[in-house]
Amino acid sequence: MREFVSGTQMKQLDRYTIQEIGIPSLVLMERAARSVYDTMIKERLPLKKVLVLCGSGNNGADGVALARMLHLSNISVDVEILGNPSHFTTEMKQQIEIAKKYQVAFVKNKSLSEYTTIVDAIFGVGLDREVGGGYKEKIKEINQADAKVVAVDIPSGIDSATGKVLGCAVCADWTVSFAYEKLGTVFYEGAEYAGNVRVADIGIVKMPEICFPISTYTFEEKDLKEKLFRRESGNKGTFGKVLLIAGNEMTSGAALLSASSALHTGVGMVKVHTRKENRAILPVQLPEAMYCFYGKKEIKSEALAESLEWADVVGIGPGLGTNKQAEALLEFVLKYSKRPLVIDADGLNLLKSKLDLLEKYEYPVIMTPHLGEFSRLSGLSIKDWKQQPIELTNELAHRYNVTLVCKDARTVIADGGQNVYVNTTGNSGMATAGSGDVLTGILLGLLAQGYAPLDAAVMGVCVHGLAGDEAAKEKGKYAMVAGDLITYTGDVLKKRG
Ligand SMILES: NC(=O)C1=CN([C@@H]2O[C@H](COP(=O)(O)OP(=O)(O)OC[C@H]3O[C@@H](n4cnc5c(N)ncnc54)[C@H](OP(=O)(O)O)[C@@H]3O)[C@@H](O)[C@H]2O)[C@@H](O)CC1
Ligand SMILES: [K+]
Repeated sequence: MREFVSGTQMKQLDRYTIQEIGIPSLVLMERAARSVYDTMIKERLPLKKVLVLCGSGNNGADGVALARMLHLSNISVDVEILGNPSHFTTEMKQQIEIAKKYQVAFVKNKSLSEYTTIVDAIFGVGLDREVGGGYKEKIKEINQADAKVVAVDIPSGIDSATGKVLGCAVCADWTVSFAYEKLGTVFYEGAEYAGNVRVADIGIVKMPEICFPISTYTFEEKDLKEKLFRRESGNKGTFGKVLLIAGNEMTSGAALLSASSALHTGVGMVKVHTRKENRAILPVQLPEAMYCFYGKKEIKSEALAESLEWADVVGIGPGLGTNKQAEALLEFVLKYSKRPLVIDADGLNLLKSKLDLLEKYEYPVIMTPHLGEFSRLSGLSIKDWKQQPIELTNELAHRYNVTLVCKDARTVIADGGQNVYVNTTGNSGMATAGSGDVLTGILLGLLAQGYAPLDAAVMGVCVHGLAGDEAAKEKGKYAMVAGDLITYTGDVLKKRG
């Protein structure tokens, strides 16, 4: 599992390492500069003529130290300082003094066309406002130049906590991040601006976790390999029974995708409660599932109660609609189910008037809102979420005592505890109808096989993304559809299981 930090957290770690542990700031800086140098050599960047652009803070000081290293390796390098000298940090002043003694060349406003590689050491985690004026002009020039671009710690202009572009930002080919990858290059737009990201160990200590109220991780392919477990001796009862309440008269597709996806995730049995109108189509399309059909004005409470008792986990929402009947189904489930529950799509849209029942529900709940649904549930705007994705997801999860899978290009998963997860698998081809229904099925499948709710959520989102990546490889991001995600879910589990 990789851990990410915000700029504020990184500054705390820097301060702790320097002040409490006693590693001098210049020692950390030397290692930081060396790691950028190593990347430039290892990745064979064109080093015929290098320009290092520096701001007035310690990111700029890293840049000056790097320029000295390049110069001492006989690489032709110029340094341009953009920052105001009256704002130079102590380290910046020291680095300039050292570099001058080694006769490193300092230049002003030279055309960028003569450089083969440009190093962006303008702003690091100290960026605290919109970029404007001369900085903005210079960043635009960098982005138009033909040279390769290497960003020191984080591309200048990217908010280190959210990935937002603050006015304008450097578009890098490589970013060398110190100690931890910053959340700003995990979330979009920063993830696109960072290019290839390398994380370098520069000797920052891992502070005891209690110092951060929230720690942020990503769950990756190798973690999946460690976590996935399937008993060879099991029978269909061992691998769990899923009850899915889904599909309205015109939306059998959503029910089909969720049910099929649960079966392809390795669950033992799936039963679908759905409208009578789907009787002609669903059993033909998915004979492996069992079915219970209800008419227009009924919810078949007796059969539903029996199914709730039979199941190990319950899912409600995909294609369910938001009419009175759907509302009655949700109410019945929240009142009488005694099983872990996944609520998705229309289930979430109906939840606003059932929050009292949700609060009383004594069993684990996973909710999978996209940002619009998150906004309706929380009363916050999508813009609010984008400003504080980690904190707000965790807060809502805590408020309702649920595991929340907040779906976006970078899905955030939280259960109100100390660890929050940001998913880094998947791609834009997954922004297609039915993709969420498939995720619901995967989550139900994993929950039914006995994984704890937060584990099932982080594993499920990771599997869903990996299936999307395989689908994109085989079919392409334009052509792939939700059904492909189901096919490739099987492949993903086969390879990593
Ligand atoms: N020893 C250490 O701590 C280590 C730190 N390390 C490195 O230091 C970096 C952090 O350094 P930092 O804290 O000095 O902040 P940094 O990113 O250089 O920016 C601050 C400067 O930018 C300016 N500024 C900000 N926003 C602006 C805007 N919109 N428009 C214009 N100006 C703006 C701000 O100006 P001011 O507010 O003073 O006007 C100030 O001058 C970190 O990312 C890593 O690379 C590593 O070497 C490891 C050891
Ligand atoms: K930078």
